[in-house]
Parts: sequence; structure tokens; C-alpha cells
Amino acid sequence: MKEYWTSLASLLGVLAFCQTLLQVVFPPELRFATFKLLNRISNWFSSYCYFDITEIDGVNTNELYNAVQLYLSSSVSITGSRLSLTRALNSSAITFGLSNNDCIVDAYKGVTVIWEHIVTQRQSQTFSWRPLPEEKRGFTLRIKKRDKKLILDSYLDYIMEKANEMRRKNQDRLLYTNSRGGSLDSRGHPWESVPFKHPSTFETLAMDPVKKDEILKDLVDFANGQGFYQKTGRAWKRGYLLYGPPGTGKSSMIAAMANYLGYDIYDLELTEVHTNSELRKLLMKTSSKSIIVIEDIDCSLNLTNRKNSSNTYYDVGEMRGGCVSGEDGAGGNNTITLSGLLNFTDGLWSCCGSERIFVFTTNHIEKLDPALLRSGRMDMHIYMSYCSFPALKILLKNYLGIDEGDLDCAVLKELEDVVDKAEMTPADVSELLIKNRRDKEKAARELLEALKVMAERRAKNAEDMEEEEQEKRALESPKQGCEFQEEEESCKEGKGDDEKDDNSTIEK
Ligand SMILES: Nc1ncnc2c1ncn2[C@@H]1O[C@H](COP(=O)(O)OP(=O)(O)OP(=O)(O)O)[C@@H](O)[C@H]1O
Ligand SMILES: [Mg+2]
Repeated sequence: MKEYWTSLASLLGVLAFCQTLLQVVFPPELRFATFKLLNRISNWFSSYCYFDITEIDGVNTNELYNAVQLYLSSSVSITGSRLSLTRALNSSAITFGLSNNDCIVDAYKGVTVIWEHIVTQRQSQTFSWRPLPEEKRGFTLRIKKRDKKLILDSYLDYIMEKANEMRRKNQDRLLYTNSRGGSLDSRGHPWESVPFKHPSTFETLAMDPVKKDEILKDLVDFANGQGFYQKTGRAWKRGYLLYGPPGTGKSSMIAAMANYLGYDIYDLELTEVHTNSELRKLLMKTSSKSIIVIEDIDCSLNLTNRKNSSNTYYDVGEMRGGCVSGEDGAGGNNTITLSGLLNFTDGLWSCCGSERIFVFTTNHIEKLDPALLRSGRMDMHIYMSYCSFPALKILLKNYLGIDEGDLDCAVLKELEDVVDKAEMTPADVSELLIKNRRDKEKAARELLEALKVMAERRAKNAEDMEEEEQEKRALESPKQGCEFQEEEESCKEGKGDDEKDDNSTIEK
């Protein structure tokens, strides 16, 4: 036994001596090169190869990392023995994830692959312009060398596709906002997101069924139109301009679109964007299959500060309550231009993602610059109108469960006669219905009364306005007569002068 310990000690001694000798005799460069060579040799003989997929790639978030995480979460939940569970704020879904430095086996087309989740502490002295997460996270994919082609050609694409599908199907839709005013989060994102839970659908949306059908078909054509857009050489995007009075369902329509297509929403707060390049960066950070929304576009940009039509400047500073001066907007830091906005929607940069929908809303279409309305910019202009009779029937069905046949014929006829004249918004009508939803008869009666009152008020207003117009015309007409007389006289005088001039010319 004593002999064994003696020989072990001497062996260790020899090893330590060799190491010291190696360090003393060989310079660090040579040592490094030797290790590299040994590594190469061992790799040469190994039948495996490895791929690292880090969470942050330089300064950008690596989409592949997120996709792998989501993709693996489904198989992890079944096979994994130690899992990390996460539930995003306000989210209803729990996401399973691999624990730190844990492995999972996956199979694709008969090939077995091994994923390892690696988490290490970031070195504190690492310099970065923006705060980085404390942990460095990444996946390592281990595959047989002979399967490399299959994995690189299709497995990773398959993962991306699957993850997108899962995101659409299982996850809550996300609503992104740029309310941070241009600053980035620790993962380099200018957008903040919350789960999008708006319950509006095309069934709940009260509007003319023919118009609704047209929009639905347009959306379906768009979503299935990859081949068409490719064939025609167009960017795979579409623009909708929703306009109409407040409370007619513009925002509800956007939510219905997102829910119908399963897209995320990027709600772009234009007053938080300072420059065109910031706008472009925001666009670059949006994902495919999304709706990019600019609500109340006439209020987001101050249209009074137009300089010229080709490169229109808007003073965004003024719109922030005068905190930022940005007086003339000409190239200042706090300005975005119309051309910047148009580039955002249909310039070269707008194609940096695909399958995206742009939606602008406004209460005042007449205030918008014609450049925004030109065909090809906003493909479809959708007028969200006051409550019409078909829309009213949808609201009655949704809020009270009343079909056309359930109502008294006379009441129905009265409703039909008065609803257009009343010019009430679907928002107002639905408020009335909610209030009385326990008593259907009462709800219908009160609605009819309210519509009648509104119709009368509108008619009275129209009469008053007509009278005012007439009075104005009457007051202006004698004056206009005078003006005409004066003009005629001055014309005559002018003509006399001209004639004089002419004469003088002739004289010359
Ligand atoms: N066409 C509609 N169908 C069903 N509900 C509607 C419709 N229009 C309005 N509503 C109801 O009124 C509320 C307000 O509507 P919404 O916010 O969509 O109007 P808006 O047109 O976006 O108004 P604003 O111009 O003020 O932004 C919604 O929550 C919804 O319940
Ligand atoms: Mg709205």
C-alpha cells in the first residue's frame, strides 16, 4: 500500500515537472498553437460536429435562438426531467424550457440530434454601449458530421417555420409599442410587448356585411399571396387606411384583422420617434406576419408645418406639448419627414421583412397629405361609417341575442327608417344596449327612442345650418353686387389705362 502511494506521488511529481517545463521552455504562443492543433486532431477523429446558437448575435437578438427555444419547449415538456418554467407578464400560457446546461434529444427525418442549453455568467468587464444581460445564453447543437448537410439545408428552416406556427397558434398575440422613446432594452429591442388580448373579431364587428366580406377576402388573398407577390415582383405587404368618426370601430377593425390572421400588432407612436433613421430602425425590428399601425395619423404629425410637397417636414416637437422646440423642422433632430414615413411604408426598407400589413387610421381623411393617399400607398381606403341598419342588426344579435325575426315588425321598420338619419356611432349604440342588456324589450325600445331623438336633433341642426347659410348669402349678395359694380368700373378704368398704354405704344 505504501508503495502504491509512493509511486502515485512520484507520478504526480513528474506531471507537475513536465507542466512547469512546458511553461518555461515553450512560449505561450507555441503552447496555444499546440492546443489548437491537438483540438483539430481530436475534431478530425470525432464523428460529431457542433453549432452554437447564441441568444445575442453581436448587438442583435438572434431570432434562431428564440425559435429553437420555442420549438424545443413542446418536446421538452414531455421528455425533460428538469425544466425551467416561464410565464410572461399577463400571459395565460406557461412556456417550458431546458434548464441551464441540460440536454435534449430530437429527431428529424430519421436523424438524431442533441441540443444543449448553455448558460454562463457574462464577464463584468465586457464593454458595451448598451446594457447586456448578466447571463450569456445559447444552444449547442450536436450532430453527426454525415448529417450536416441535411441539418443545414432543412432542419433549421423547419425549426423556424414550426416556431412561427406555434407562436401563431398557441401563444397570445403580442402588442408592441415604442413608448420608450427610442431607447433600447437590454436585448437591443426598441419595442416593448404585452400579450394582445383584444376580443374583437369580424363576427363582433358591426358593419355592412358586403364591405366586411370584401375586406375579409382581401386579407385572405394577402395572407395566401406569397406566390402572387413573388410572381409580380411586389413586396409582400399591404396598406389599409381606416377613416371615419370616433367610435365607428377603426381600432376594433385592427384587432379583428390581427385575430383573424394571427398576426402581432406593432402600434407605432409617431410622436415618440425623433428621426427618419429611428423610424427605419423600428421597422427593421418588426417581425414578419405583423400589422404595423399608426393611429390618428393626422394628429401624430402636425400638418400645418409643411414646407413643400416633395419632402414635407413635420414638427413632432410641437405635438409633444411644446416640450421640444423643433421650430421649422428643417433637418432638425426632432423631425421626421413625410418622405421618411413613405419610405417606411413602401421604400426599399419596407421590404426588410415580409407579409406585413400597414394600417393608418384617421378621423379626418381630408387633412391627410395627398401623397399618403395616392394609389399604391394605402391599397384600400375603408370608410368606417355611422351605424347603418345592417350594422345595427349585428349589434342587436351580439349584445342582446336578438335576430331580425325576434323583433316586432313595426319596431324593426321604425329602426330601419331612423337609424341612418340619427348618425349614431356603433360605440354609442352598443353602450345603450349594454346598459339594458338584461331586458331586451326595454333595450330595443330605448334604442329606438334614442335614435329618434338623435335623428330629430340632426334634422334641426341641418335646418339651422341651412338658415344660417341663407342669411349669410343674403348679407353677402348686396355687397357682392357692389363688388361686381366696383370691379366693373375699375375694369373700365383699367381698360382705359390699357388703351392709353396701347395708344402710347402706337404713338411711340
Ligand atoms: N363597428 C363596430 N362594431 C362593433 N363594436 C364597435 C364598432 N365601433 C365601435 N364599437 C365599440 O365601440 C368601442 C370603441 O370603438 P373603437 O375604439 O374601435 O372606435 P374608433 O373608430 O377606433 O374610435 P377613435 O376614432 O376614437 O379611435 C369599441 O370597444 C367597440 O366595443
Ligand atoms: Mg381608435
